[in-house]
Formats: sequence, structure tokens, C-alpha cells
Amino acid sequence: MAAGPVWVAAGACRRGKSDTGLAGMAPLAGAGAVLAGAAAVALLSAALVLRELPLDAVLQRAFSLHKAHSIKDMENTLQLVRNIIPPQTSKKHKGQDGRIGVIGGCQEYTGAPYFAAISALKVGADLSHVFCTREAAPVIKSYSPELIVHPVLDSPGAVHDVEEWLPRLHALVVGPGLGRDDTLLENVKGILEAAKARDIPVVIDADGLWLIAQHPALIQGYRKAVLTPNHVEFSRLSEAVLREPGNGSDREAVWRLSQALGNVTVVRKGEQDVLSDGEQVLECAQEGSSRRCGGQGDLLSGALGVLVHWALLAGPEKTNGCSPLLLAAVGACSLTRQCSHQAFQKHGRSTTTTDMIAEVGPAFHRLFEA
Ligand SMILES: NC(=O)C1=CN([C@@H]2O[C@H](COP(=O)(O)OP(=O)(O)OC[C@H]3O[C@@H](n4cnc5c(N)ncnc54)[C@H](OP(=O)(O)O)[C@@H]3O)[C@@H](O)[C@H]2O)[C@@H](O)CC1
Ligand SMILES: Nc1ncnc2c1ncn2[C@@H]1O[C@H](COP(=O)(O)OP(=O)(O)OP(=O)(O)O)[C@@H](O)[C@H]1O
Ligand SMILES: [Mg+2]
Repeated sequence: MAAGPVWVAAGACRRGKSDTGLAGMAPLAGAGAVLAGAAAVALLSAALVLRELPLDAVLQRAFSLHKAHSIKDMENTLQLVRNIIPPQTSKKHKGQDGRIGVIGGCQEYTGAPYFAAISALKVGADLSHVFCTREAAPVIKSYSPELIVHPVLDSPGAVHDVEEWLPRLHALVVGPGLGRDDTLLENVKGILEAAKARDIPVVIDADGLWLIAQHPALIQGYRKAVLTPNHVEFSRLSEAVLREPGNGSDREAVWRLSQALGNVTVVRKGEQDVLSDGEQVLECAQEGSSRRCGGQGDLLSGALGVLVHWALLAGPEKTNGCSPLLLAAVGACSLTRQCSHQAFQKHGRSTTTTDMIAEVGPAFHRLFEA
């Protein structure tokens, strides 16, 4: 089996809540690691409840206590990601493995929504829709016959036009190539409200995060939302929500932002990805590449849209009580970095996101099926 992601986990995944916020341990391999992880999280939870230790001291202790077990946790976490992947059988019909909608695509940016939507298909969704502006539609359609492209995002009835499709969609990816036009952002506000009303999970990235920084209440407390900020987007969000610049590379800042947003899952991308649902903090340092071409975050957001659907569908017995969105984010982060790593080995300095998307199949197999 390929070396999995290098994880430093504040605590292994756990089964539901009890009075300490922890409950029965995962009956999985590496139980020792799970116990250590649980101890770390219990320590964190207890300290937070008692407010006796400053959080950073608790986090440091949690992480140091846990470092020794991170390999076991890493295997444990990766196994949990594998658990949520639906089997491929002849008994399924088109759409059952996922129908994903990407909300984004405007005159300036047509690549980002394409990258997100095609990545969702390559990960294993059956159908991938893009809801973009009228002028972006023919361009995105020209990239790929596999995508179903709706030129509605700047129409007067944009919210209604998208809302009509929501009953047929399992998850939305909001923001790739959206741009910051006020009318479009206003339409996306309505689309987010409609998605929440239907309990549809949403991945929010790129200019979708620009919108959230202006109106955090849009997703406050919506635990089926995952935010995927890069460094700059994280600072904007942290400034808007916590009134502090937020050093995105430290775990506490990510944990705080998730907490402040009501346990919305936050994935702060970077040299290491830091992930938190406001209860646990995970880090992914899966070897990626030193190539920083645009579009890699779009690959991640598209992959995440599918994995979120699968994780929620799998149910707690498969996720062992771990947050399904956090697990899905772990999977998407490690997959994106593995794609980057594999593509860079072949193309070096000339690697593009298109090359990375071509690696989704082999990278997925290597991480989750081999
Ligand atoms: N082919 C396409 O269609 C693509 C379209 N895309 C779409 O573009 C839209 C805007 O996206 P964006 O990422 O440029 O965001 P934005 O906040 O304007 O950046 C402002 C400043 O932040 C910095 N900076 C940027 N990234 C950083 C990072 N990772 N880590 C650290 N710093 C970073 C950098 O600052 P500088 O280096 O200039 O000082 C930059 O100038 C969005 O809708 C997206 O989906 C992209 O997905 C790519 C492919
Ligand atoms: N310094 C780094 N070293 C290794 N991997 C990195 C580094 N910075 C980011 N990554 C990885 O690159 C991917 C995209 O992260 P990035 O911060 O570029 O997102 P983004 O700016 O939203 O990308 P996009 O251009 O699609 O908008 C993620 O998988 C992240 O883990
Ligand atoms: Mg981005």
C-alpha cells in the first residue's frame, strides 16, 4: 500500500458524543492510537471546558502527546476514508454515485468551474453540472461534452433556475470562477439559502469565500458546509469573523474560525493543509509538489463535492462517528496533493492543473483502492 498522508491528528475519529464530548473508541486497528487520540481530544475538551489552560498549551500538549501515534492515526484516518467510498456494482443506475453542481463561471474565469466539475466526474460522480453566466457557458461547454452546463447564473430568475435542479443534486461546489460581480453574488446568496433549506451539503471555495467573508451569517452553524480557503482567503475570513488577521498556518486559528462559524468545517490549504470542524484538528502533509499553478484548489473543491456526498451517504457506522465532512476533506486534500505529486514527477516545471486532473484515477487507486 502506498505511503498514506502524513497526519498529525489532535485526536482520532470517535463515535458520537458523550458528557466529555467523546464516547466509545473506534474498534479499529490502531486502537492504541485511537485511545491516545481520544485522550488528546479529551484533554482539549476538558481544558476548554475548565478554561484552566490556554488553548495553545493544550493544543501543543494534544499534538505532542499524539505525535507518536500519528502514523497509526494516519492509517486509521485513511481507512475511514476508504470506508466511505461506494462500491461499484452493476446494481446501480446513473446518478446514484453522485450528481454534483458547480456554481461558478463568468467572463473572466471559465477554467476554474471546468476544473472543479471535471474533477468531480474523475473522482467518481456520475453527473456534473455547471451553473455559470450566459457568456461563460459556450466556453465551458467547449471544454468537455461530459459536463452539463446551464447558462443561468446572471439571468433574472437565476435562483429559481438553479433551485429547480436542487432536488436532483447531492452536493454543490460554490465559487470556482464566480468572480465578484454584485448581481452574481446576490444570486448565489439565494442559491445558498435554497440549498440549506434542502439540507444539501455545500463546498464553498474561491469567490464563494469572498461572499461568505461579506456575509458570514449565510453559512453560520450550517454543519453541512465545508470552506476551502487558501492563505489569503483564510485571512479575509478570519478578519471578517474573528476580527483578527488569523495566521492560517497555525492549527488554533483554523479551529477558532470553525468554532466561530458554528462548527462549519474549514480546510485551510497550504504547505500543510489544516482541517477542523471546531472539535478536531487534522493536518495533511501528503507529499504534493512545488508547482503552484492556478487551478489546484478547484481540483480539490470538485473532488470534495463528491466525497462529502459519499461520506454523508456512508453513515456513522462507516465513518466510525468521525465527522463525515472532515473525513471527506481529508480524502480530497490527500488526493489533490497526490495528483500534484504524480503530475510533477512526469511534467516538472511545465505541470498544469490539466496534467494533475489526468492523474486523478491513478492517484485515487493508489490512495484508496490499492
Ligand atoms: N483558470 C481559471 O479560470 C482559474 C480561475 N481561478 C479563479 O480566480 C478567482 C480569484 O482566485 P484567486 O485565487 O486569484 O483569489 P484572489 O483572492 O483574487 O487572490 C488575490 C491575491 O491573493 C494571493 N494569492 C492567491 N492565491 C494564493 C495562495 N494560494 N496562497 C497565497 N496567496 C495567494 C495573490 O497575491 P499576490 O501574490 O498577488 O500578492 C493574489 O493576487 C477565483 O474565482 C478562482 O476560482 C482560480 O481558481 C485559478 C484558475
Ligand atoms: N506550499 C505548498 N506546498 C505544497 N502544496 C501546497 C502548497 N500550497 C498549497 N498547496 C496545495 O496546493 C493545492 C491548492 O492550494 P492553493 O493554496 O494553491 O489553493 P488556491 O489558491 O485556492 O488554488 P486555485 O488556483 O485553484 O484557486 C492544495 O492541495 C494545497 O494542499
Ligand atoms: Mg482557489
